[in-house]
Amino acid sequence: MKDQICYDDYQKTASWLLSQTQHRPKVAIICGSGLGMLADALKCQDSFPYSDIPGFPQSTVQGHAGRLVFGELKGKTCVCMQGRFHMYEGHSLCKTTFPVRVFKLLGVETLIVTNAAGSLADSYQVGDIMIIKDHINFPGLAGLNPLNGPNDDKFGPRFPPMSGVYDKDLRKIAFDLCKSMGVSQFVQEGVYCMVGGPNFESIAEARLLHRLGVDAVGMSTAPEVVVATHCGMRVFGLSLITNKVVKSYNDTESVNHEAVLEVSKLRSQTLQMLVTELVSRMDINNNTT
Ligand SMILES: O=P(O)(O)O[C@H]1O[C@H](CO)[C@@H](O)[C@H]1O
Ligand code: HPA
Repeated sequence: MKDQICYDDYQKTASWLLSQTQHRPKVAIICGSGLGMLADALKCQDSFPYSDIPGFPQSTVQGHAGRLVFGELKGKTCVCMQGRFHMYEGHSLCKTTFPVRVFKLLGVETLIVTNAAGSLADSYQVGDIMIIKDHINFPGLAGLNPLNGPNDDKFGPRFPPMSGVYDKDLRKIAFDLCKSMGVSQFVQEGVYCMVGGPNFESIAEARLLHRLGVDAVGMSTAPEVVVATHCGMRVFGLSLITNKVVKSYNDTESVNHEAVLEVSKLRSQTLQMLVTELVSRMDINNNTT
């Protein structure tokens, strides 16, 4: 896939998908590492391996199946990415966010992002679910932004605001749902920070992030949210805390991807229920043709 992607490229992929499925999703869900089971709750599925979808990049990371699944969650039509693309895989940022603009052209209005993340906040525990309140896009601050290059006005403005992008109403609904599900004791709300990866943080880097007020760190999500916000989508995000980031030189533990995937499994059912109930409460005009 070439690096410069133009409107026609997104349109071609969207048209192909529309010709292959009757589903017309209003909600898109991006599954984080080990969280692909979120798609299992979809009814009346049509699914497409990324390798079959014209123009789609390919997943290369363990725990990211590489499949696009259309279906219904409690009668609401959704499309779910079982596997996302990361900058460290060697994709350009406009490739990692390619699906988001395709979703826009499919008619998606709300993007739900999920990820596995390490915690910096002292009060967080492994297995906590963090409702994302805001993000720090470290690569973005350093000039690595998926919106770099000529702006396409068909998608959005040259200088999009990024304040208040994680929808307040959806966050409130999610909190209330967690209470009624009896899981609020392990639900947090906080700031996610994207770093480039693929290495996990050094202790000095972890301490820096902690001092900056970061609650959870990962290697994804922010570029997808930037592109979704640019094209006017509503955004909701969840981080599953899969590990505590090592911040002390006395700490002998270290993190690895297998441990991240293990913890993802632990909370998979709760996350699936939360996302399903959240979607069912969304104010969506469902056109099914
Ligand atoms: O952000 P997701 O895709 O959930 O994956 C997270 O898990 C991987 C590290 O274990 C990294 O890719 C990190 O970003
Ligand atoms: O500790 C982490 N750091 C960065 N990315 C991650 N993804 C899961 N855990 C982590």
